[in-house]
Amino acid sequence: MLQYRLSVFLHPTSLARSFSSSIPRRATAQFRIPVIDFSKFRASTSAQEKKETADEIVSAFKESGFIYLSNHGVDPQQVQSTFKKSADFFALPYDVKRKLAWEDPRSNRGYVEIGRERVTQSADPDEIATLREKAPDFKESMEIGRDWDSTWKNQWPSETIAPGFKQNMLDFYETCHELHVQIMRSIAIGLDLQEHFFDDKIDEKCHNLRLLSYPAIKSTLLKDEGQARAGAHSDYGTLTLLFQDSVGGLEVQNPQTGEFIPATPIADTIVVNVGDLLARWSNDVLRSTLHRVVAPPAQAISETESVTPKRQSIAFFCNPNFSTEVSCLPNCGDQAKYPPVNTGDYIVGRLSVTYT
Ligand SMILES: O=C(O)CCC(=O)C(=O)O
Ligand SMILES: [Fe+2]
Repeated sequence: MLQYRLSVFLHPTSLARSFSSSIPRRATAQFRIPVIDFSKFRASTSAQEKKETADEIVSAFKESGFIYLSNHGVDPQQVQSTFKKSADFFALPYDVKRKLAWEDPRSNRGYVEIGRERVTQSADPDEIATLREKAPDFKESMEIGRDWDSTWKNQWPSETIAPGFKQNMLDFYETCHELHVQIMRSIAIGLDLQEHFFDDKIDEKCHNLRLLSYPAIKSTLLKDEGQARAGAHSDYGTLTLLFQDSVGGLEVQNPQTGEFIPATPIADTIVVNVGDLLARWSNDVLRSTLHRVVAPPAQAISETESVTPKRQSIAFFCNPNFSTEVSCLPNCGDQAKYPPVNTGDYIVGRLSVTYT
């Protein structure tokens, strides 16, 4: 992974502070994706010290719903090898990948070719179908779920075709699950709940590891109305852990102004954002924020044409246990805004309208 290093603690807009001290104050104050150092939280036995980090995380999730997490404890070599195995997988012939095709939202496992998904905020299946036809997301993905499910099986490529792929992804899945537990503990503390409040509600690893590949594309094709690498959407679960390469293109919407702000890659950090179920669990105290992937600065290939470079990212979508009932948490207002919902029903419902 070639990411450029930025020594900033706050990442307010497309321009990091260290790049420019001339950003108007108002512009930077409005919307921030802070870089939060997780090392103390992980190492400390002092409740006070843990609370300081927890408060930082919860206050960022209340404001923007997005943070960059640094010193998160995930070995950079593991991240790098996951990116490499992912790139090798997407480089396989289409005929090989096609045999591993994603088939069912209840399974949510397998290879998704370009054009099959159109992420959007709409809940109307007809509207989504129209959007998908007009402007499908320009990406392919490989979806991996927990491997021991009795009903749904992961669509692994064979060892001969993709040596080490399966073991790498299983190990990475575990690593991300453990980080999810840690961050949820910090959220519990930040919401003045007992530190282990979420533990038994998120221990069945009902997550989804998504390897993403955005192929290089002529920039003109991304300029059409509504067309993006991934359309504006929010995520469905508790938290998303997003690992991105150095290309850029992820943008996050400032809910106050509607403006999309680049979430520029910062080396060795993980972008962590709140999903819809956690927002709902917290009665909207924590914010699930719209985001999208657009073209980063293009490279010219001729006098008249330019090409948007390929991009890779890895999203780990964390969920509560599918049996967990999500209903308004303590300390999140007197009046519940939403009726209780079963996690499995909710996630499968959201997935079934976004795919073709
Ligand atoms: O590729 C990215 O940076 C973001 C992907 C994303 O938001 C998603 O798959 O939900
Ligand atoms: Fe997303």
